[in-house]
Amino acid sequence: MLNIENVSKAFGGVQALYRVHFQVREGHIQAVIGPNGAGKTTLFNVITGVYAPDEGRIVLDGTEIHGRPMHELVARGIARTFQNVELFPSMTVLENVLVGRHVRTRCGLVGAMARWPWVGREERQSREAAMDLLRFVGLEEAAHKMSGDLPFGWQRLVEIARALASEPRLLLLDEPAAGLNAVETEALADLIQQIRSRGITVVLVEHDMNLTMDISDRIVVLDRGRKLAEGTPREIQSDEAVMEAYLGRKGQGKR
Ligand SMILES: Nc1ncnc2c1ncn2[C@@H]1O[C@H](COP(=O)(O)OP(=O)(O)OP(=O)(O)O)[C@@H](O)[C@H]1O
Repeated sequence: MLNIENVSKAFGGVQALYRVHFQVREGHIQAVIGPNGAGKTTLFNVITGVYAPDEGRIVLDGTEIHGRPMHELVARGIARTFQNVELFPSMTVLENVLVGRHVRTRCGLVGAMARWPWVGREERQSREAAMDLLRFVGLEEAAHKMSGDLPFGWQRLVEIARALASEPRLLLLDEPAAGLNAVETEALADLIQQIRSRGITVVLVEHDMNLTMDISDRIVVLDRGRKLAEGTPREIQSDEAVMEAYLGRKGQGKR
């Protein structure tokens, strides 16, 4: 579904990614792991058009997508969440999810302001769809609360619901378990698997090894911008180079 083809990206003298190459298969949960500074977030940022790669290609369903603006990528079925949750704190939970939904409505924001005849019906449908998603992530009760007032773990769920509201085929989750407690992390693991059951392919950057090993179909390991290893969780767990990257340089890997 998604081909990352020899992608490189440097910031000044720092080679954040160097000829990174792998494929994400449709219907998989694909994890990207690696010690701090390995290039994981940079990879997400290149996939989602925040940065253009210095070299290489990102190909979604046979179409080159690198360097395209985010709104075009959303229209093609890509959605993401951020390492630091990025919601509109003074909007309600429901409104935040509706923001993600507007890309799929005929009227969009302009139509909503112009009050074209079909807008009322479409807005109603959007609200229903947004409420369905809040039910799906377990936050129906919080729909009318201000997002900024929610506990951090719930804000993460709102962000996931907002990403799902654009009806993606490919969902990129950047460290979704960061800042969550053990119970919340377990619930998140369930949720990610349910998202996959809905036919959505998931790419996951994550430091929590238990979560990653439990739910991923395949794992790519980055280290200092290069692909170090790739395989199933079992293969990665017994890979010596990976062990060395995590354990051999204490203080750089988080777990
Ligand atoms: N905008 C930027 N400007 C300069 N350097 C950057 C920028 N973004 C990332 N880097 C550098 O690129 C390297 C890779 O960073 P990146 O954030 O992609 O790693 P990461 O694997 O996501 O790390 P972490 O696990 O700590 O989030 C690091 O050395 C980082 O300092």
